[in-house]
Amino acid sequence: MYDLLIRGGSLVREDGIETADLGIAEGRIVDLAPELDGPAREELDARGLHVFPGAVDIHVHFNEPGRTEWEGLSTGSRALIAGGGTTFADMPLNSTPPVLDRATFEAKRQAAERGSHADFALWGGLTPRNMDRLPELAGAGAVGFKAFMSHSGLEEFESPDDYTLYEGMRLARELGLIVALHAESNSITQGLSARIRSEGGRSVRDYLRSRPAIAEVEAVSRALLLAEETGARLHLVHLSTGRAVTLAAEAKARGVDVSLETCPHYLCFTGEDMERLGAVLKCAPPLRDAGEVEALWTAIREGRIDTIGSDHSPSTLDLKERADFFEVWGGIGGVQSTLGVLLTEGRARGLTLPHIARLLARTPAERFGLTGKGRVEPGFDADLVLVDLDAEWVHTAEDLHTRWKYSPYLGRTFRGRVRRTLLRGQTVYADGPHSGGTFPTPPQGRFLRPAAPTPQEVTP
Ligand SMILES: NC(=O)N[C@H]1NC(=O)NC1=O
Ligand SMILES: [Zn+2]
Repeated sequence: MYDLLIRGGSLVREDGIETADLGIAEGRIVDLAPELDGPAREELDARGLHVFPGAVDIHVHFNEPGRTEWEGLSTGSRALIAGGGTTFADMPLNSTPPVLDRATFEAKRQAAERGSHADFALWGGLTPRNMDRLPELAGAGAVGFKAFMSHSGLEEFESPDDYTLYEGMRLARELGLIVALHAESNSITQGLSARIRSEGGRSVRDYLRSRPAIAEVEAVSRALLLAEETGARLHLVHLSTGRAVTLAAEAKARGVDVSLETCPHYLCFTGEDMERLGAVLKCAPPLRDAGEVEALWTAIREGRIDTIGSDHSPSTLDLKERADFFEVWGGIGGVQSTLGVLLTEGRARGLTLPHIARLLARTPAERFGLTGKGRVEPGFDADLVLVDLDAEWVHTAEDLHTRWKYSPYLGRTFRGRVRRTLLRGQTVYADGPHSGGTFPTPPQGRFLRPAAPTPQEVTP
């Protein structure tokens, strides 16, 4: 007896699209065949819809506890599942206190167990202050350690210098956990900012000038050297330039254990858009030019970029409404739009559906040891997204489930609409005029502890 039988969906599998039934029991996919007999407690007609694995967004800032007014685990996870995600990994900042030891980790875990509508993993921080706490963070179940090579924007989350990063990577390697790096040079970005500000620079263009591509390229190359030397597993978050991608891909080809992430905003917008739209698009690294956007799409198409995370990092409106662009909070609200961007812009550039599923679900799940996540296959959790690929729609503020109803994607036309999201076989989101009311109470999200890397993944 199945708990649920999903009939006739076009399943997005590794080797292509296959129309078949899915039998689900105890939260898992147990059978997959052209026609299943049942019986089942419930049936769902998915004919005409594509069935994707729920997206695994390895890079979000939901900011709870401490800055829940910026986003929050409940609102953030609702937006995630409405956009086709079922798992996220929350960054150790901008929640406050930041996650730097076991106590702060447990506090966030408890908050997420109460409030999250999606399954979740949690990052710990790597800063000069908590090097002695990395083992206890690993013991608590951290998915990895996040560090900023440039200023994080928050005083309480300090950047490691090269020595600290070197020691931190050695320790992370011993603990078997990935180090995720925001790779921009502190020295270059701070130096340029100071000079530009002393000359009176306050505009978007001035901000863009303060964080040139070389700041990313230099930091990425230093991070790769340190990872190569220490044998640490490295994840480069939000890469924004073709040159940084090339350096990282070359390092990977010679055996450095590195994964590459970019974000939808680097694929959709340019510095000129930032000048036009302002605060809603402020981010670091900043947006680049159209040539970089195309270089990133080419790198995705050719398989050099592994994952796409949203880097969802909104704030309250007052922090977005500053005359001095350097003082505007840097962070984009985009957690609900990642699948939409890939289905629209990605497909327009020739990405296949299995490739999109790999970028958003399978690869992040495998890379971060989130066993049972990321694939539409027997044995995997029934974390599924039913999508009407032909539906064309214009994104409005009413669609947003985030705490603040702003997003750079408002007014944009998307092709492909999420009709339903299932988490471990349970419908947690259904599209419709009153979709705000369909989220289950209590929230169903569960904590995920990363599995140890498989032996072949461990660098000798
Ligand atoms: N602290 C924080 O969320 N920073 C993020 N925002 C952004 O635009 N880039 C980041 O790294
Ligand atoms: Zn981030």
